[in-house]
Amino acid sequence: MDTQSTYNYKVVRQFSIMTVVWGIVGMLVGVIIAAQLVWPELNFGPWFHYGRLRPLHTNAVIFAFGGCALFATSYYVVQRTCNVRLISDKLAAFTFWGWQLVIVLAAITLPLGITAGKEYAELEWPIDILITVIWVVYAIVFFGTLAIRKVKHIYVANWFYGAFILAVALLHVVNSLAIPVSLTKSYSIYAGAVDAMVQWWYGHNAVGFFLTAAFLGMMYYFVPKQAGRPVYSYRLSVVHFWALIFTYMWAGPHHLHYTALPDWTQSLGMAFSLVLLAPSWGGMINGIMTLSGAWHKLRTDPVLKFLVVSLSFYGMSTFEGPMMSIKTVNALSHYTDWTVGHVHSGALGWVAFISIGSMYYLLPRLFGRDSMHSVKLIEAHFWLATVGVVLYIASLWIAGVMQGLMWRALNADGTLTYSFVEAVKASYPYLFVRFLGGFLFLSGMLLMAYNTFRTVAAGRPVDAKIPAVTAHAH
Ligand code: HEM
Ligand code: HEM
Ligand SMILES: [Cu+2]
Repeated sequence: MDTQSTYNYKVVRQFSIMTVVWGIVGMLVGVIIAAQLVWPELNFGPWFHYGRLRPLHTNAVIFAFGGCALFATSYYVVQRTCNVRLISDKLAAFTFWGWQLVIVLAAITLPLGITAGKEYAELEWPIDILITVIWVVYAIVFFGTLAIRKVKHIYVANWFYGAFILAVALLHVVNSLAIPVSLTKSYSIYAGAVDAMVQWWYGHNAVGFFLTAAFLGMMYYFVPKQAGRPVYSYRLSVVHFWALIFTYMWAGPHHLHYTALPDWTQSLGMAFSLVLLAPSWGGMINGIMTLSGAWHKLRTDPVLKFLVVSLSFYGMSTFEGPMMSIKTVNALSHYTDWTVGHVHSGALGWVAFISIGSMYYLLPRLFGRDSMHSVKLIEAHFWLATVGVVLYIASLWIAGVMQGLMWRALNADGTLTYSFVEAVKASYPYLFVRFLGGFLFLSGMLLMAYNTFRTVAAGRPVDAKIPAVTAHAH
């Protein structure tokens, strides 16, 4: 078939399948490290130790699972909303194979203990350079496709994906600047408090642009599609887009309260974090209100449930975040499991839920089917995931506040009431419940893998035709 008359779904199919695969791998490692915190005897050798598996978990879930979901959906959305095929099949294929290579290199080097030591930027300099090359090619494919679009208007989902691609390029290059001393070892060009500041400017904006802006792009396409309703307010989407990307950039110091960072930067970070509630909720409200007139669909459509519940978790974690950035609240929450709970209310509740919902929308369309093999299994997945994430975050709220209170409890004579190990021992039951929640979440992913396998096996790869009419393309 003449490829110019169809969309390039091949690369979307590849990234979608790998989203499911890496989701399972990354979450399995999550369940393993959750178990290691409950049963320390599960730490084997240096390479299967918690300290090395934890960065493997974060890299696998954020960059492999989340990353593949974003490549898949951004390539799908930019084609569908621009009414043109990707500008280059070869470059798109390069991003797929390149990204998989990065993931494999991460899976090898991190357990070996090869690390730059910066959170969410652990990979050593040769892999960092490879990431930069792939990212530049990704930008060429995405923006190149926008440039040759057949629809005058640029649909809002593309702004979010575009902001994500530009911001991540900037974050990655600036934070990874380092002086190599060997193939597997380098030192950051920054030192002391400046290094910490750059690192958390990066870390916080990785949350803001990788785990938030990009997934808002996903929301702006898949929620209206699955609900069969237009976006609630186009004006709101413009306002909260600019407010969100501007505000996120300044909130990073909330990761460094009460450190050697100048005090005024901490206050600035706190102030911007509080402001950040508004644009975050702007997006959440815009997504949820898109269901006006379609609420009844929630009763029967588990795909829509995934998409809408993701927005409730997005709203929840972006309320919790500003609260935790208040210095006096952070004095309690910092270093405790409350932070880890907050992370997963965003990472599981928001990022994983919206990705799963979007994949259930995409997969049948990519393989010429009307729907997934089993809608009942999607429903079961939804409940396993929901119960899982609620167990995860509720147990860590309790554990976190308990740890914070135990660490600061004082006797009348000013000595500490509890030793550190007493707080650790008191945490075990909650860490077990977190393990259980994670296990349930992972079980849901296994149902998804089976459902995906059956859907793919019964279908065949289909590349949709590009419609001749250009008005109202998406
Ligand atoms: C308005 C939005 C948000 C604000 C103001 C915010 C604020 C915060 C604060 C104050 C911390 C604790 C820092 C510490 O004590 O160490 C934190 C940690 C974190 N948050 Fe958020 N948060 C927001 C939304 C989110 C979302 C939606 C996600 C995930 C999708 C997320 C992911 C994380 C991660 C990964 C960390 C832990 C970083 C680390 O120490 O490794 N946050 N956030
Ligand atoms: C079955 C699902 C999952 C389980 C059981 C799980 C478990 C864990 C555990 C045990 C930790 C270490 C916490 C600690 O240091 O005390 C962790 C950290 C983390 N996980 Fe997960 N996880 C899961 C899914 C995810 C997903 C889907 C994402 C992102 C999209 C994610 C992102 C993170 C991040 C960013 C951290 C570092 C948190 C911090 O530094 O505060 N996790 N996870
Ligand atoms: Cu932050």
